[in-house]
Amino acid sequence: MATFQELGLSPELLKSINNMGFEEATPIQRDTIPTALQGTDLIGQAQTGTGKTAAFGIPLIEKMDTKNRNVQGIVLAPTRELAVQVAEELNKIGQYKGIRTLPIYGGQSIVRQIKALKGGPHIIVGTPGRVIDHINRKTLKLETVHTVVLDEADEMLNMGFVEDIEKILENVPEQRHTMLFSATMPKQIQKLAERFMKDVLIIKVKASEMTVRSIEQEYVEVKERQKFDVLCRLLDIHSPELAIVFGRTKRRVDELSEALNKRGYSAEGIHGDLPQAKRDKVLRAFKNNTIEVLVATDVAARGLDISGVSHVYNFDIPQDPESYVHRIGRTGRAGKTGYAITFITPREIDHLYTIERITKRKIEKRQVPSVNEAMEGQQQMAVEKLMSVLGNEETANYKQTAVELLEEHDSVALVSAALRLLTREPDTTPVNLTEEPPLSSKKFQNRGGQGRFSDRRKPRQGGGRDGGRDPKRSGGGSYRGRSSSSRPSGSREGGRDNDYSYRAPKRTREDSKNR
Ligand SMILES: Nc1ncnc2c1ncn2[C@@H]1O[C@H](COP(=O)(O)OP(=O)(O)OP(=O)(O)O)[C@@H](O)[C@H]1O
Ligand SMILES: [Mg+2]
Repeated sequence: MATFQELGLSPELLKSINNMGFEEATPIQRDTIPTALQGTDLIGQAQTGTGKTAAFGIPLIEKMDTKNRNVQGIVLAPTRELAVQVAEELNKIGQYKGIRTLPIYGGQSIVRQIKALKGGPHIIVGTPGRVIDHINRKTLKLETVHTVVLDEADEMLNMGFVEDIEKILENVPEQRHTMLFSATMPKQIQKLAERFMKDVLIIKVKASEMTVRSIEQEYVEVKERQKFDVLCRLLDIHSPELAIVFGRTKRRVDELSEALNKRGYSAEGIHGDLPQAKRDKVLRAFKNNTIEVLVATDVAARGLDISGVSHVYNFDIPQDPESYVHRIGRTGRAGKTGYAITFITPREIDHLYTIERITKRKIEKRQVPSVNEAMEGQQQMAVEKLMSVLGNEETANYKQTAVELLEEHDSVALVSAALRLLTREPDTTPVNLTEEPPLSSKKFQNRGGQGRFSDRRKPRQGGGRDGGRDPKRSGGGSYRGRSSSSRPSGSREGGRDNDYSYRAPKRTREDSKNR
């Protein structure tokens, strides 16, 4: 561990970092900050939740010239929510130096963004689609940018984004400082990345496993039709503080959140087809603990840092090992513990072995939980509720009644009745859930095929696409038309190459857009 003082930061930054409650630099921060301050191009790779944002954010802010009112730095992120989150963190880091960061992303009023851009932010954090939109409208000029960061770099350089990134980088002077960060960096993507950089230094925080130790990882083998009951039982057993349930498609997410509500859980879904206002509302409610379960597609898999997420449920197996790493990394962050469980249908077991091989970590098998276990879990919760009242709350007004009751009834019978009242008993309300076929590489080839890959060379028609995740283009709607006509409503989100042996996932623009 190193202190931030040892990293040679300015007093303004040390003050902000102190305010943020960071005492020591994390390994990726210790290893990258000094190098980044010298302007060396680098790829930073470290496990999820280990502080990569500040690892690029601190040197980025340190390099900003307060007096210069032009945009000097740009950070690109794959989703709108992540862009907002990164901008928030940069604003905290830059608070005392007076460095202002503006997020720009699709789904938000472009007029408002244009106005905000005129206010002279030093740094922009954007999703690629919206950044290109502003470049095309000439409302964002990047000639004065000297530092570029790609957060979730492997995702950004996937098929769905690479052309956008190329286009954005064409607008930035060649004499620039480029930094790439991610918890995963498949070899092929790394090679591609190096094309955008000069004398690149690769800084990898050494770890025997790709995922952090503090996340307990399990899987459960379960038939497709049993998945939902198993999920409910597990939720009853775990009583998570906050949980994220990942589903494969948008339809899946919609159906799952509805089904969970029917069974009495407070759940909401988030995916790329929802209006931005709804996405914001759901995420806010989740952060405020107004809802306990966030049901999400991979749109929420990367980068999001929400404290209190204690459990991750992969209701559908992720499309590749990278997605697995990022999804489960929404828990167990900043040294906290977490728990992740993956549902595997019998025909998907090989995919699990591949995930284990690539992440170099054994995933323990868990038995299918029984109704009794769920019942016990809920009873335990009831006991905890009772005990917390017993220890902390005034009960004097209830004593007289209690004495009278005890005179007439058996004490065990009385407590049992009280517990029954407090216990949420397993609910079997019928729900509607369309069955999802098992994940197989063959099927992907049949469904996708060459046609979709060849689409990616088509020139952009009008702006408005937001970071490859936004189905609502403000111009050139052909993209959407093609997408909705060629794919069923339950089409896979972010459908990568489903063959797990394939390390550098190929993805079409259309695929990434569909989360
Ligand atoms: N030096 C530090 N000391 C304490 N907490 C820190 C430190 N650096 C970062 N954090 C906190 O750790 C959490 C995770 O950080 P961050 O989101 O940057 O992780 P990440 O490595 O980018 O993860 P991911 O790969 O999921 O994007 C955040 O809440 C952040 O505020
Ligand atoms: Mg991050």
